[in-house]
Amino acid sequence: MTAREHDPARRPAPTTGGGADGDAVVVTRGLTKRYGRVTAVDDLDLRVAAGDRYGFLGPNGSGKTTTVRMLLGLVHATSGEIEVLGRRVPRHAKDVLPEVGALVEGPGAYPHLSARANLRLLDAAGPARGGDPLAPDTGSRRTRRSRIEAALEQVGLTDVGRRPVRAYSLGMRQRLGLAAALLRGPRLLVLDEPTNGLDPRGIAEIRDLLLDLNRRGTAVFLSSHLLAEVELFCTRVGVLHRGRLVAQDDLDALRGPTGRTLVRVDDVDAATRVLGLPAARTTDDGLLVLDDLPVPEATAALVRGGVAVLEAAPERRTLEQSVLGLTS
Ligand SMILES: Nc1ncnc2c1ncn2[C@@H]1O[C@H](COP(=O)(O)OP(=O)(O)OP(=O)(O)O)[C@@H](O)[C@H]1O
Repeated sequence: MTAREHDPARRPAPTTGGGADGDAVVVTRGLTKRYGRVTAVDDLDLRVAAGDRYGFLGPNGSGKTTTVRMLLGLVHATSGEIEVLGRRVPRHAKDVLPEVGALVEGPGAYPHLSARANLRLLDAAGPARGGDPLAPDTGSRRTRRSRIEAALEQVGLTDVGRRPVRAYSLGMRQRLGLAAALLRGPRLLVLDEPTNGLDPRGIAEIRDLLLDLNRRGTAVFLSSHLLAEVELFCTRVGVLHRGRLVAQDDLDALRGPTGRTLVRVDDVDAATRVLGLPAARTTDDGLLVLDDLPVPEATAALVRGGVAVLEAAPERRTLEQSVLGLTS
């Protein structure tokens, strides 16, 4: 990544990776939303390619939810353009949205009904695949039932039986919201804080489910303020700060090298002497930190000096370091 992309005052450089706009599932150009004097989203150029697991990161109030709502045609932009699955939104939202599974802030459900009954209603109310509500392909009763069972199974809600949704934990409601998003086998999932309310095991299960869907071709746009979640799941990251996109790049590029080398040796004192360092500097887990000495040179010098090298790698920034640098 270039230094330019890290400068919050400037627009990120044209995005790399993911190919031409032809295979993009989300593109925005100059997308802006103002609420009175508040600019919630400011001149956003997003690009999400088919196959991406895109993490949309930003602190509270940075404009993530407003952006997600605009992508789904729920909020109208003040200016700028949006394309979802190659079609303009909101103009063609009716055609596009049946192929998009969405989970936005607190899934709505009828509290007195079970998960299954809620999905049945949603399934019956939703448009057919392909966006034509009159098309005869919503399926037979059996098809509908198996679609609902498959969605429940995918999110681990098969066994909740007839219990009403009001008796569910927040995590279970979140799973139900996901099941609703999965109902129609979407090409794109747009998820706003999908692991809200889930415990660590639930978070891992949802991550595995999303990875599996992504492997089978569903692009995932995941908005989150949880860096660890994004770091474990996403391939590309967009970072929002005060409504502006301050970085958009592959995860690996955002976790770029710091320029330092980390080595694990059998004898730190001997290594310090061999390299002529004034003092040993080590990480919490005992790796020796070397400034300005790349891995090949460091390894060669240590081995020449009779020090066994057990591990050697360039140090990389964590996503947290990068994002905090961009948003503070
Ligand atoms: N309907 C609205 N009316 C007025 N201001 C709004 C409205 N919705 C959002 N905002 C403002 O727009 C800005 C961005 O809000 P948004 O909810 O999109 O951020 P966010 O990144 O999703 O935050 P969080 O992580 O807390 O959900 C905030 O300053 C917010 O107060």
